[in-house]
Amino acid sequence: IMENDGLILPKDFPKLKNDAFLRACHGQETNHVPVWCMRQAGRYLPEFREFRAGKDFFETCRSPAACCELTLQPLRRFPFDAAIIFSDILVIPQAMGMDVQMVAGKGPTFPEPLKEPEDLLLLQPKVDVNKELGYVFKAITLTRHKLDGKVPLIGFTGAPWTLMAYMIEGGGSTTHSKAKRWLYRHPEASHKLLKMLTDVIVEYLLGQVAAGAQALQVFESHAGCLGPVEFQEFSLPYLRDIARKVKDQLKESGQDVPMIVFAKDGHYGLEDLSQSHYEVVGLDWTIDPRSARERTGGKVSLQGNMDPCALYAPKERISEIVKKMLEGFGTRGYIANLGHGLYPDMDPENVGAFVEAVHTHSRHLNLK
Ligand SMILES: Cc1c2[nH]c(c1CCC(=O)O)Cc1[nH]c(c(CCC(=O)O)c1C)Cc1[nH]c(c(CCC(=O)O)c1C)Cc1[nH]c(c(CCC(=O)O)c1C)C2
Repeated sequence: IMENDGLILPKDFPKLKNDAFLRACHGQETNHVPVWCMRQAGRYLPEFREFRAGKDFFETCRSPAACCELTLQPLRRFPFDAAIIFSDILVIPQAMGMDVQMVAGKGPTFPEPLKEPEDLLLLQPKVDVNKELGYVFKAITLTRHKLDGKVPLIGFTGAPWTLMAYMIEGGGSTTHSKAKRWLYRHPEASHKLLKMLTDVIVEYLLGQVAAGAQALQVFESHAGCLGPVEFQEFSLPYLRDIARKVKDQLKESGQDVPMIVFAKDGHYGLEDLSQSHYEVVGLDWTIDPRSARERTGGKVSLQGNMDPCALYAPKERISEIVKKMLEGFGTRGYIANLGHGLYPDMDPENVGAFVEAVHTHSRHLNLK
């Protein structure tokens, strides 16, 4: 590892040994279907709970060594084909000047959420991502070295609408009515905020790639509370902008980093998402694999989409569900995952059974 003044530099990374995930992103052939899980670094792992015990969540996010350790934990247990950097989507509102705290039993909380359009003036208009989010970049660089080329490292961000929703709701919500009120009552201010977020997100993703991220996932976790019309106006254009701008910049430096868009419960937008400059479209479990393939016309790779709750089933049943899923998606241009993140009460053994089922069944299907 190159060290300079205690800094670990984003160069001379170890050679990648398992490129199945990156090949699948590009629709290329692989021996087995690659698999990873959203929230694979999380509370379902006893070692995660032990490491996080007594530490503030966002303090942990600001420690590159802690993020590196938490990212690597699941890979010591399971042969996942990709790692995702431990962080959170809410580091962006923090970088824009908002206070966000992780409240035990409640989740992320903004003591002073945005209430009216004039509150936009309280946000940092120009964010220096190296200064405000440099700790994420350092975590990525360190983790890329420590991964030792085992699997690729995924960087990520929240999408503009999802971040806007948190900034106005002040935390999780079932209706998102405060944030949606802005869309109907303050459309101009909504676009202003979405544009501000897009600008920061583009710089943030480029910084992650410069630091060593080998793929990028954009989480539009709150697509489901929009309808097709609002999605077209307030989510899709910004998702497209992000991919286009990041790719244009990367092309200039000759880099090719696959991008994944995951719009949870956004099935109404599947055709559009498959034509929005992302190599991969992530799917939740409400979409049938075959119809997802038909609707995206082979234009993109697909990622997903087992119901996380299927991990409560016995191992033999998990294996059957995985087999059906693989037969539905096919083994080419496909990355197995859950339709959303793992829950804290899930049994790590069943996560292992899921990973093994993907590898075993896909190798078998590829030999047919
Ligand atoms: C493990 C974890 C994280 N965030 C939170 C936790 C649980 C709290 C803890 O450990 O103390 C709080 C944490 N952070 C957030 C929530 C959801 C709050 C809510 O809406 O109710 C919670 C409980 C916000 C958040 N944060 C994230 C999303 C998008 C994905 C999704 O849709 O779930 C969202 C919506 C992204 C995220 N968050 C995290 C990762 C790490 C990498 C991995 O997946 O292993 C990632 C990718 C890490």
